[in-house]
Amino acid sequence: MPEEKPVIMINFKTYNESYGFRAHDIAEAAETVAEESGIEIVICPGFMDIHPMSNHYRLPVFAQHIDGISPGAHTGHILAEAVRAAGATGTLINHSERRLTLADISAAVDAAKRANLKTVVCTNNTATSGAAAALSPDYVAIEPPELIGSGISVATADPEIIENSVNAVKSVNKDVKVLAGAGISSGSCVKRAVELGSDGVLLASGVVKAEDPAVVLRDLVSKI
Ligand SMILES: O=C[C@H](O)COP(=O)(O)O
Repeated sequence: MPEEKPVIMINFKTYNESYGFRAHDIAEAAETVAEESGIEIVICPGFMDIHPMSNHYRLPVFAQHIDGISPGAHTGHILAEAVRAAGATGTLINHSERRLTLADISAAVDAAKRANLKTVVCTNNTATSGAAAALSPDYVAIEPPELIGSGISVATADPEIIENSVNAVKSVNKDVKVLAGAGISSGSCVKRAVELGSDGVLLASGVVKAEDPAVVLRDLVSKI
């Protein structure tokens, strides 16, 4: 087990079950389970829900993306400072469903740091995990794209990618934490991911599409 308790990050993505009133249901369940368990649960709602989520819940709220821009004339872009002002304290960058070039990832990490946002750079393989670590984000989140949303856990289907990414990241910068994601849906998946060296998990469908998110969240923290 890592020195600090593992973190659980819930990416709401753009599922029909993830915005408006349903976003409140998920956040309320996450807040209850975080307070019961003492485990940090981070929520990553859609942009429109960052402000209400931040106002209503005592949970860290991260954006799903920011652009590597400075304040100014950039129509249609997501500004790190605006995300911070809406109440977010961190952001995902380079999710497999929102891929960026290395130059864009670097600019987004810089923009996030400038705005005092924590950074989670998502990666799709061990080599990109090492490259991402060189940018010194707070977290690298390794997620094999073929397992995302599959219900098949990376922790059991591809444990090597977690171990190899942890080694790649730590050999570049030992202060960067590693999250594992794709198909995570149970406490056993979380336990296994942590045994493989990760500092927590990033998941979406297992919670967002659950009939009762609280049931899944309680299971997720049950073996930590
Ligand atoms: O950001 C979350 C990941 O893409 C994992 O998604 P999933 O838990 O639905 O497999």
